[in-house]
Amino acid sequence: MKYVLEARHIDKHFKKPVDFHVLKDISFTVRQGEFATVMGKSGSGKSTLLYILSTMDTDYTGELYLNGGLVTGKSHQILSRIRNEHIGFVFQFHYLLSEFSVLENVMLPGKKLGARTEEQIERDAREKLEMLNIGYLAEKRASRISGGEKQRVAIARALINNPTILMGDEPTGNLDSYNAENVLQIFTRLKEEQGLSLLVVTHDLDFAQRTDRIIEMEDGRIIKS
Ligand SMILES: Nc1ncnc2c1ncn2[C@@H]1O[C@H](COP(=O)(O)OP(=O)(O)OP(=O)(O)O)[C@@H](O)[C@H]1O
Repeated sequence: MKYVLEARHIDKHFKKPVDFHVLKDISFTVRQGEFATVMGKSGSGKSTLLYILSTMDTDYTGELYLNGGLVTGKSHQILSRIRNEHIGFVFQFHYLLSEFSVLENVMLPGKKLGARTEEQIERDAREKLEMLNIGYLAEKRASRISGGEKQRVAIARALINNPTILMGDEPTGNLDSYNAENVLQIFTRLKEEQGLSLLVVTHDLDFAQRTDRIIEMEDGRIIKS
């Protein structure tokens, strides 16, 4: 069985202003092609966990494996490369650079990876936009498109380096029901057609119920998965 992500006994304390045990012995796996959601009350530790799983926070105990390789303890430089190569990230807010075109926004993480020529990255970026039915937006300025379109552009940007796992922190939290449905359908298609793995934090039960699996958190623990 190939695990794209494996968390083993992840534990974390926030030490200031007082000691707070935010994550307690978190262990779970995500298989290739699996679409999993993380749910739980506000403050249960979902974002803190996702921050660790996406390798951005290194202040924890336990082990994290991505694509079978141990990630815990690696240098910031190596983690940055692992993130660029393996993880796509979609947030509640799109974080597009408003003065840049849609195409330039999607190309940026490709340039950071440095594995393809600029022409290849542009071709790939246009292909991702086409795949999400927004090829016609390529030359538009990111500030001039709608909220739903921005989130689809953010998804295209997250896919530009062909990640093995797409992580989302409330990716539909800022969208109306039409655009939220659209994002869910895109994620489902990416899983079915490309075998992409997805791990998405959401408050939306309807959304979560239409994925493969709900990982439920309470008070820093996984209580159901
Ligand atoms: N830097 C920090 N220092 C101390 N406590 C923190 C810090 N960041 C978060 N916390 C606390 O850790 C707990 C978990 O926060 P986290 O953001 O992971 O929860 P969440 O489940 O994602 O919540 P929400 O659904 O509201 O986004 C909360 O009680 C929060 O107040």
